[in-house]
Amino acid sequence: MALAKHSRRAAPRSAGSQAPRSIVFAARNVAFTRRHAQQQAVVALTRSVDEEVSAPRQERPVASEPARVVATPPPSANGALQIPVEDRPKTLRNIVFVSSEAAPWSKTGGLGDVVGSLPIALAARGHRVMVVVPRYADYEDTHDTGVRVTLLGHTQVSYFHKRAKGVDWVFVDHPSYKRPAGLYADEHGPYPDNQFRFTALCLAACEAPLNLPLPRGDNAEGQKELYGQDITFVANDWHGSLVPVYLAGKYRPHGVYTNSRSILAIHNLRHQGVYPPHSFKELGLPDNWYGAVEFQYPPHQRQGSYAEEGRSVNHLKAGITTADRLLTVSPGYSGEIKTYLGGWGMEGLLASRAPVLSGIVNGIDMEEWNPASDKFLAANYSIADFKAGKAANKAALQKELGLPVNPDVPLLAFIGRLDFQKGADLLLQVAPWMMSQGVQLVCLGTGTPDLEAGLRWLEATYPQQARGWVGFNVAMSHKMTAAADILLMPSRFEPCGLNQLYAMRYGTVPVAHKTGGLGDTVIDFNPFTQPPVGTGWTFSNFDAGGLMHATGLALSTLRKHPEDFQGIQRRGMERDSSWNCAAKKYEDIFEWASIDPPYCK
Ligand SMILES: Nc1ncnc2c1ncn2[C@@H]1O[C@H](COP(=O)(O)OP(=O)(O)O[C@H]2O[C@H](CO)[C@@H](O)[C@H](O)[C@H]2O)[C@@H](O)[C@H]1O
Repeated sequence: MALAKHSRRAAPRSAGSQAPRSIVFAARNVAFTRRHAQQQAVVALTRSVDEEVSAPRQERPVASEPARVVATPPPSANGALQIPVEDRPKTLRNIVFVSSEAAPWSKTGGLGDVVGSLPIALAARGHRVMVVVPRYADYEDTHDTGVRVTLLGHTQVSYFHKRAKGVDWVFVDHPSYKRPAGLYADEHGPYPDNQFRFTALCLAACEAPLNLPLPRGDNAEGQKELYGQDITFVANDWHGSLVPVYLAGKYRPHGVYTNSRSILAIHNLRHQGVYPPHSFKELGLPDNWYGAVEFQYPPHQRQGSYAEEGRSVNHLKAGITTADRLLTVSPGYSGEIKTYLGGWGMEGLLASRAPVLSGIVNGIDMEEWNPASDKFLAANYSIADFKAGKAANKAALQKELGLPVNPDVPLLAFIGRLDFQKGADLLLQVAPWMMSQGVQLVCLGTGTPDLEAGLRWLEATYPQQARGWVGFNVAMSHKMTAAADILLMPSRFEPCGLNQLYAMRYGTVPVAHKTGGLGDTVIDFNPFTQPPVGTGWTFSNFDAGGLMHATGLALSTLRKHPEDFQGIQRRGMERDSSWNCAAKKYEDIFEWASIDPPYCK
């Protein structure tokens, strides 16, 4: 593993002993079945890692061989994907996703992409799937279900609904969700009521299957049915982390949801939802559940006004200690978060739950990210004609951004949040060297003021070679992905990463730090095998030398061995990144969760 040692926010240490007694009993009772599940998990993890590594070896990217076209199931008239009945799972489930984002309605990053597409893939496989997200705006085509529920004894929420692509999209309405600025913060920082907003989301999600009659199938006039109590919840990140706690502490003691299971999907461990200990009384949990949500920071990490003893209410920690199974978005990241360097203080807890911790690489929306039909591109193309198609997009982007239009200049791109995680600071450090190599560099992102200023500096200093677009622009991200020869992803850590998957689908070669999902998905080019293998280049040392070395290899291959470079592009385009592939692995996790009794009874 190659993780850069990072400076930490206050980061907690193990608090396993604080788990409620019921957890300990449950843990003993299920020891056998969990061992069984662990064996399954090991097999599955080995399989998924092997698949990642061996895929390019099985392919034969010889120029004369016809290209393998990744089969995306054609959508039906209503936009839902169709999976043949014989390929569907034997056990069909009622699945409820709980998330703070779902594209296209709300998205600040990859979480929105994932929750906007994985449920569709699961619905296509026959499951009944609901996604519960906040109603941040008056979304078109959604209707008020008329259902009102009172939470915490004082807060009324209502539910809006839209059926699309086989999924029930449910928007929780409360005045606190609609804000003129961002989803989570404005220019003054995170909203002070974020804890309340996402606590209410979790409670509303627990109430939805019990109170919200929804039509089965696409006929809005058809018979309406509740989802009921036999639910597999997929809680995403800290915003959904209280779902497993409520199931165990609030519902099961009253005989509700006794047969439900919860999966906590961790997309980014860095954000944990940390609040003062006195906020516990606002969560509506019985007093004896305080231990499940408290996290006590070690002395050297205590900071802030409520941290004299290092005590805090930590939502993600609460989910980690109570969910039936834990999931991260790549096998590599599932290993890293059990270590000091990648655990952000949760490593002890996560290691203690290693038997139920798995990693599944994200898929991508193969419709939205399809160079053959992408509406943002100057020219559509496929694997059969990618050379000409990419050249046309490159010329169009160079023209649009006011760069010299030259097909022979390597075009490098960076797309992502400008923050500590994505390594834009390393990119800026190496930028002068890159410029000396005679390349063009285009960057797109928003984030911290210093890094945004860095992009402006880059453009001002190298007006003939560099562009730094400060902003969030989906169209531009598609254009850059299609136009670039090389996509740079110098992330310090990366739970999965989607941009490298988009890049490969568009015949753009990733150069990435070998961390988390980047290490799992970008296979290093090796010209010495017959036939050559690899879909890009990675570097293990997170420093300027590492990035320069990998970029240098990519540039010299592009310039001196164009046929090898095209082989790399072709292998990337052939990679099956469809959600159907990942959805099957999610079904395994659901199955293992259902074999074991609830972790917290
Ligand atoms: N300025 C901009 N303009 C337009 N589009 C922009 C943009 N900046 C970012 N994006 C888009 O936002 C998405 C970001 O995807 P990432 O995988 O990098 O996610 P992120 O780090 O937010 O999420 C976390 O969750 C995801 C999903 O699990 C993990 O892949 C990831 O590793 C983890 O950190 C991509 O679709 C990207 O194109």
